[in-house]
Amino acid sequence: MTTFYDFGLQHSVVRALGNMGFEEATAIQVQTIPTALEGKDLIGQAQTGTGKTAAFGIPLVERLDEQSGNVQGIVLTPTRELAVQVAEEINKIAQFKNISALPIYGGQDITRQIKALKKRPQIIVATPGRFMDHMRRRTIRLDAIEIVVLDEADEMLNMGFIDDIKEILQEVPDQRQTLLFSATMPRAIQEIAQQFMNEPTMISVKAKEVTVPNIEQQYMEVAEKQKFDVLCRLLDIHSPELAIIFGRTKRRVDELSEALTKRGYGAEGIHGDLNQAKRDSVLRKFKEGTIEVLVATDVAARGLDISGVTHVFNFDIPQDSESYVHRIGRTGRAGKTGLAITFVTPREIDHLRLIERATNRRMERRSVPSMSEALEGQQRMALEKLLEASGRDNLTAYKTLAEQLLEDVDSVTLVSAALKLLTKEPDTTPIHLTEEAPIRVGRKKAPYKGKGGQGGGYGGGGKRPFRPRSGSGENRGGGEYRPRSGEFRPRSGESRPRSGEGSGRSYNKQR
Ligand SMILES: Nc1ncnc2c1ncn2[C@@H]1O[C@H](COP(=O)(O)OP(=O)(O)OP(=O)(O)O)[C@@H](O)[C@H]1O
Ligand SMILES: [Mg+2]
Repeated sequence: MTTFYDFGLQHSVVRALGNMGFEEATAIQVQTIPTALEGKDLIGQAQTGTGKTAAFGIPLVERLDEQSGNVQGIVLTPTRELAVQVAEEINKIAQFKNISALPIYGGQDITRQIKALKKRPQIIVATPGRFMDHMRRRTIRLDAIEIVVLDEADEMLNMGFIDDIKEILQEVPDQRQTLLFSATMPRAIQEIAQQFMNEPTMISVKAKEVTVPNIEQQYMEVAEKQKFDVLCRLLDIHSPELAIIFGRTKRRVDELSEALTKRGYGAEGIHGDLNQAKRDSVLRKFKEGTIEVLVATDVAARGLDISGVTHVFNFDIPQDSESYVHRIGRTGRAGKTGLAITFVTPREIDHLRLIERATNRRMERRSVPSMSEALEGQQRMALEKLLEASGRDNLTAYKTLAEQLLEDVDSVTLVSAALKLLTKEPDTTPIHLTEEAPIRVGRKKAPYKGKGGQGGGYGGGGKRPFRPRSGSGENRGGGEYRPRSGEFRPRSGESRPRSGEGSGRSYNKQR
């Protein structure tokens, strides 16, 4: 067991980690923190939910100079929500130091950001596009930057941020330290590593499987038309504390969240076409438990750390194994257990096998639950509620009433009636969802045309050029939608919020 004292960290940092409830360092932290503290470049790969954020957050906070108000560290993340989350975690680690991290992302008022920058945060956590905006406006000074972190680097490449990242890395001082982290490392990362990193140490936590063992993985063969009823039954049976349901497209997410609401579930959707205020409010409600179901595109697949997510449902099978790994990794984090259930239509079975092969783990086949199982699940919930209330609540005010009732009706009938009232019986309100075409192995997709029909592409604009991807060795369908590969270069001083930033752009993902 390695404690945080063993790294020789400042007392203020160890104390903060203690406050956060971190007692032992995780495997990736044990392996990367000493190297990072020496100022060396490194590539860190470890499974989802195993503490990669602190693996770079701790060295950042430890090494940066609190006496100076210059920006000394930057962290780039693929999505806005992740930027906010990472900045929060770094600020927790820095709670007893005079160091602060500021999240900066597209869709947020730039003048507000400029104001916040004037408070001189030492660390900026940003999505690449917005960081570029500030770089060009010279509202962020780069000359004191000592550490650059690329979190979810592979995803930033998938999303077409490669040119932005290259440009950022070219502009920051050569003497910096570069750290790169993700749960998955496709080959394209090597190019970045070779070009922009200084003899990086490759640290990959040895694990037979890419996924953590504490996520139970199941799949169900379900016809497209039956998916929704099956999903509702599963929600009734499992009564998840919090569940994330991944759908393939934005349209899918909209339709699904609406349909779930119609059937009485507390659900909302999140995807890249929603404005930032909406994205923020949906995520906040989910974290607070105001809604228990988050319906999402892959925009929520990466890095998000929400405690209480007990279930992940792949309503539509993910496009590739990386997406699968990250999606199901939203549960089973920090040693907790979780259940991931993937729906597969009969024609997609081969695709599921490919994912299994890539992750080196079989999903357990489960049969589709029946309506009566769903009812039983809800009855069990009602029973639990009743039992809990009888043990916890002060019932004095009800006892006289109960005694009076029991004079007329027998106790079994009464309790049965109470249970019936408490049971949310399976709802069969008719629902129509637009069908999604199955994913077929070996099929090349037509290039993305940027129409909104499939849920829209980049910020709804859809005018950006399609370029084939260049041999990354990844199975993403042979092409990639690249939003800003040079064609959009605002003059310095020009203000243009990129509404679609961080919203996902692989044409075949269309989040
Ligand atoms: N040493 C530790 N002890 C206890 N909890 C920890 C420790 N390190 C990190 N955590 C917690 O574990 C959770 C997952 O960490 P984190 O989000 O950094 O995972 P990750 O490896 O980046 O996952 P992903 O690949 O999904 O981004 C967080 O809630 C974090 O606060
Ligand atoms: Mg992470």
